[in-house]
Order: sequence, then structure tokens, then C-alpha cells
Amino acid sequence: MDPGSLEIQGNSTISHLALDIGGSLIKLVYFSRYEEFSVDDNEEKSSKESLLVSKRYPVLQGRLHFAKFETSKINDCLEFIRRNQLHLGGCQHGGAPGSENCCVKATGGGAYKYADLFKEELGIYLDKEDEMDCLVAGANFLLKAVHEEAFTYTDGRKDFVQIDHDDLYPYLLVNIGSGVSMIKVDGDGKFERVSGTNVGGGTFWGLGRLLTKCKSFDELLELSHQGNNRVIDMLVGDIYGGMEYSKIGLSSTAIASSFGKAISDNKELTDYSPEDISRSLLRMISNNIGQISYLNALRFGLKRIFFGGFFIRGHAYTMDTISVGVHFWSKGEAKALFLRHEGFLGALGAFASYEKHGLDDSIVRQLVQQSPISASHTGYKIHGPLNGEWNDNESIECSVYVS
Ligand SMILES: Nc1ncnc2c1ncn2[C@@H]1O[C@H](COP(=O)(O)OP(=O)(O)OP(=O)(O)O)[C@@H](O)[C@H]1O
Ligand SMILES: CC(C)(CO)[C@@H](O)C(=O)NCCC(=O)O
Repeated sequence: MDPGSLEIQGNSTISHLALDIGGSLIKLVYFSRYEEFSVDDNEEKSSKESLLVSKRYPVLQGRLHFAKFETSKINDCLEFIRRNQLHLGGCQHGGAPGSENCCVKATGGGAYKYADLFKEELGIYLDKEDEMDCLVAGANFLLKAVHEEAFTYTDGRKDFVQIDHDDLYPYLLVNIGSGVSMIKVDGDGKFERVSGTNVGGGTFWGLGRLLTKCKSFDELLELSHQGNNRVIDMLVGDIYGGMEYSKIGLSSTAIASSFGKAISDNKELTDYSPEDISRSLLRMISNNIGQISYLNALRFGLKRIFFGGFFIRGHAYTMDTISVGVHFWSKGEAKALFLRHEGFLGALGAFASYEKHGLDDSIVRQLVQQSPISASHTGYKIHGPLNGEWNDNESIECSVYVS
């Protein structure tokens, strides 16, 4: 067994655990390998995602695993890591937990906030990586290496977009976590955080919880399916006596004022259904993010906006609202694109930042998805109500090229 790897379940070994500890959720990515081989000088792999390799490199074949936990339940995450011994993959040269040689890559604010807790509970040091660096690295990795990662969402239909590696930049990356970061990406490691908003996923979940008494984020999202935003939102037609305001391009059904009806209805909170409240809230926040994103895309002349972060959850109404907003404001000039691994950008970026850790003390040179994945092949599912329920613990079959 190589240092830095752990033998689990027969032939499989785990390595390269990476964490993204955010304000709402902790995301984990780790690699379990089941085969090792090497590729020759200039040998071109025959798979569709072929890669020209200029030296003889070891190739580790295995699966990339994803998992997430609520940050408020960090003890469940620590227990998951401990039970599966995921952290031992970060211990080099036979280093025991607690020694300086036991490090795990981590990003997000929690990499600072919980560093002592990880040290005390698991005996590992969190090797901190910058959050924005990781978001960008994760997005670039997914867009370049994972087949059918990005898609548009229009009228209930998702269309996967082929990414031309030579025509990827510049783009706007909008990561909707607890708060929202907007990053102009110009290349690998070349980016600028151009904007952000504090009205994000944490706002939806926090306000939604207070207004509906929901016990979980999924419950709140589920409620929004059955709700009707017109009960609470004030529409243009409500103000204009059922008419549209065509001169400025507003239909009668456009929202003139989110939650605006509540001022005139003479009703109490309990008179509104949790379903309608959730729907209006989701619409308000998605609309706002879509609009700010478009304005930033306009600022820099960017045509493509990729949306990530766990707020989206592959949720149809959220994606539809963002897509319609971007389309409406840009008059069709800019496009909203979504990512299948939306919530794992930071964790993937931290994973990709491994240099002196993991198997053979090696550098993770490149990670390549093994074959186009289909639901039946890997058990992988598109998130949320798009085509079934969200699976918290996904994995992708892939190869890690190391040097
Ligand atoms: N099971 C869940 N529990 C809580 N929030 C969830 C859940 N699933 C999705 N969300 C949404 O995702 C948001 C968190 O997204 P994400 O994990 O990308 O951000 P974060 O890293 O926690 O936040 P930040 O980057 O701002 O620190 C929550 O605020 C909420 O809107
Ligand atoms: C503070 C971070 C970067 C933490 O992930 C995120 O929550 C965020 O981008 N918030 C928005 C902050 C702002 O730009 O107003």
C-alpha cells in the first residue's frame, strides 16, 4: 500500500480527501482507486476524452466521490470521515494522525473556523486553499474534464452544451451559496471577483424557515413546487387593472413588487400558505441574482454565465427563473448555464490543488472522466426534480494522471 492511501473494501484505496466548509454546507470530495497503470510518452488514449501525455505517467483509475453535510451538523461530518477513515489518506510517510504530516486540503471559511476542531477530533491539519481560487479551479475542471457538465434550461427542457476548450473564456461564474460571489474568469487561475450579493441561498433558507416553519431546506423547496407566487406578489396587472405596460416591455403577469400584495391584503402571515410564501421567496431571490448576474455580464461584455452553488439544487423553478431573467434583461444576448456538480466547485478545486499529498507523493496532473457517464452506467443522476431525486452521495468514474 502506498503512503497516503488507505485500503478499503477489497481492492479499493481512498486518497485525496478535500473539504469545502461553507456557511451552510460542508462538501467532501475524495478519490477511491481500484487500478493503477501508466501511460507512455505521447501515447494517446483511445477514449473519447483522449489526452496526449508527453511522459510516462502513472494513471490511477477509480471513482471520485461526493458527499455533503450541514455545517451546523459538523459532528456528523467528522463521524463520516472517521468511520470511513477518509482522513488517513492525507497522512504521508506513515505519519500518524496528529503529526504534522497529516494534512487535508480544505477551503471555505470553515477551513479557518474549524481548523482546531479537525485537529482535536481527527488529528489532521487543514491545509487551507483560497475559496475563490478553488471555485474557479473547480469550475474550469468540470467544464473541461467532465462530459455533459453544463446545460441550459429553457421551458422545462435542459440542453447540454458542448464546451469548446479553446473558446471557454471569458465567462462569468456565479456561485450561489449562503451568499453569492460573481467572478469573471479569464483562464486557469486568471480571474477577478467582480461582485457579490448577500441575498443568496442563506437568505432563502433563513427567511423561508422563519416564514413557513419548515424543518429542512428540501421541505422548503418542495413547498415551492405547489405554491402560486401571484397570491403574494404584486403583478403589473394588479397595478394596471389587468393590463400590461407594453411601452416599457412589462407583461401584465410580470412581478411589479415581490411580496407586494401583502401590504394591501389586510392579512396575517398565517393567512398565507407556506407553499405560496416559499414560491414567492424563491422567485424573488432567483430573480434578483439573475438580474445582478446579467448586469455584471454586461459590465464586462460576457456572453456566458455559469451558475453554481448548492442553492440551485437542479431545481426547475429556480433555474427557470434565473434563465428567464438573464434572457429577458439581456434581450437574448447572454445565456445562463448550469452545472451538474453545482455545489462541489470549491471542494473540487481544493482536490485539484493537491501537490505533495496523496498517492506516491505525487502531483495530481490531470483528472479525466473515464467515459461519458449515463445514469445506468454509474448510478449518477442529474440533481433534483429534473429527473428524479437528488442523491447526496454521488461518484464519477475517472482517472487521475499523476507525475
Ligand atoms: N440540505 C441543505 N441544507 C441547507 N441548505 C441547503 C441544503 N441544500 C441546499 N441548500 C442551499 O444551499 C446553500 C448553501 O450552498 P453552498 O453549499 O454552495 O454554500 P456555502 O459554501 O455553504 O456558503 P458560502 O460559500 O457562502 O460560505 C444554502 O444556503 C441553501 O440555500
Ligand atoms: C463571504 C463568502 C465569500 C463566503 O463564502 C460568500 O458568502 C459571499 O460571497 N457572500 C456575499 C458577500 C458580498 O459580496 O456581499
